[in-house]
Amino acid sequence: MSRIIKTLTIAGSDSSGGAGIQADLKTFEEYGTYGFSALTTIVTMDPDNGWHHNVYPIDAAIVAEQLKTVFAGGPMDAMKTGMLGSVEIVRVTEQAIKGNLQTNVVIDPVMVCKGEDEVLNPESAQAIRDLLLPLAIVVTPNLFEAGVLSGLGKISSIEGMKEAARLIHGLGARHVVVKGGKALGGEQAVDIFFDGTEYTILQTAKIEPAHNHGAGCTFAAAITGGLACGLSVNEAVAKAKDFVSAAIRNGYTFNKYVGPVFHGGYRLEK
Ligand SMILES: Nc1ncnc2c1ncn2[C@@H]1O[C@H](COP(=O)(O)OP(=O)(O)O)[C@@H](O)[C@H]1O
Ligand SMILES: Cc1ncc(COP(=O)(O)O)c(C=O)c1O
Repeated sequence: MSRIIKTLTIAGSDSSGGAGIQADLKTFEEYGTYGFSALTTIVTMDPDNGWHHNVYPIDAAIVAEQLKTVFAGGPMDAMKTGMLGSVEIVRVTEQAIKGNLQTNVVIDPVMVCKGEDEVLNPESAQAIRDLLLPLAIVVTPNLFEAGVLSGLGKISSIEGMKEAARLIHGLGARHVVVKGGKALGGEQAVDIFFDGTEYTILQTAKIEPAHNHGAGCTFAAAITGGLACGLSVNEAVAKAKDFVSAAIRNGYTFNKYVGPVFHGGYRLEK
């Protein structure tokens, strides 16, 4: 057997299976890599209360213990972060990345769940900006997160996305993908990729119905899988866009509140 390719997610649990650590591990598997995980939060969604999300962060010391286990065999080929849940967990994540000389770090700066419109925890958003962006080979904010990280607030145009990407690059991330997704009006699902010099527009026709619960996590996990397999950043991002589009096309209606992606969609379409 050829060498095992190791990927890691530091993220929350979405018991409904579409997003979070579940999305990441399924995506890592689709890329033929061996997934590791450190759980940061547990998220539940309440069908008796309009699918309201409750977020339960895990003690940061337990996250640190999980990371000690994870890195006991050396660094990963690539890793990502998702929902981190508290400033202490952001710090533990920063220390694990630095202490283990981990490269190929993809930061998905999760601040909101789809359908919920408040920043989960403003202090952790600031900690992600200050402590994790400087370690990122790629950061993947959605429109809302790009507004918070860049300080621009509400973004509603391609020009605004480009400006945010430039500002976020200035915070230390080596490459930035600002995801327009369904939050940007129009017929196309447009993302802006910025490498510090050039902007590349990644776009596909918007898929309807938009079974996109977990799309952001899946996209970042696919970039991570691509990097772990030796793709360049440009190649990994382009393939991830195809991967997530296929995942949305093959998504399904779980209940009246949510339609998750299917992480195996890319394989089905091949
Ligand atoms: N309805 C859709 N059709 C096609 N692509 C979509 C759709 N919704 C989201 N995407 C794409 O899925 C990826 C994740 O974006 P988004 O859903 O905005 O992220 P997040 O889950 O972090 O809010 C992006 O590449 C985005 O353009
Ligand atoms: C644990 C967890 N991480 C991340 C997310 C964000 O999901 P998405 O990829 O749809 O933005 C969610 C949303 O429910 C979640 O529960």
